[in-house]
Amino acid sequence: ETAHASLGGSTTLVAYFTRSGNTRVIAGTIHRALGTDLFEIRPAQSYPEDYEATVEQARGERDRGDEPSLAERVPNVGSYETVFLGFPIWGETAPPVIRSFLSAHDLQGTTLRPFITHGGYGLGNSLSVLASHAPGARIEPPFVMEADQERRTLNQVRGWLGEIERP
Ligand SMILES: Cc1cc2nc3c(=O)[nH]c(=O)nc-3n(C[C@H](O)[C@H](O)[C@H](O)COP(=O)(O)O)c2cc1C
Repeated sequence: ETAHASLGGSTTLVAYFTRSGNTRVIAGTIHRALGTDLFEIRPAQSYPEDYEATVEQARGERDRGDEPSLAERVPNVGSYETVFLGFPIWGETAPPVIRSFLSAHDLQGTTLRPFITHGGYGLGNSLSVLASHAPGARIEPPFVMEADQERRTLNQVRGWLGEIERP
């Protein structure tokens, strides 16, 4: 067990990727409500702290079809009957690391329950990415939630900072 995983022998797993934390709130809620195992999907190389740099990197990875390496894999993924899979929409699709996650874990025969957050522009083609990268999984209709965009926060804070005297 690590800081990023709580794997206690449940037959249900919540696996999620997050940058700004919106998806983590949902993951934690499912984990506590249902007593599931919990796993944070992390790339081996973290994304930049800077938002715009992350958007730029993610766009390149998407366009090239990159599947960035994972920091860790789920041990014994075959022992789970149900996997709740959570992620934010990035560039109108699932983040590249979600494709890596699905490619690295055999979910044949598993029930996949997606939970997806987006900043107001909807699911894009993320569901077809799940279908193509999780062959043999039974994909249930997703839970979808609009959640705060880091971009909006950034713009508001920059506006505020522009109004105050520089220290
Ligand atoms: C790199 C990047 C790309 C994004 N692209 C989209 C997008 O195409 N459509 C959209 O509605 N929201 C987009 N967003 C907003 C996130 O999907 C939304 O804020 C989400 O709730 C963030 O989840 P998190 O806090 O778990 O990281 C993007 C955010 C980031 C960081």
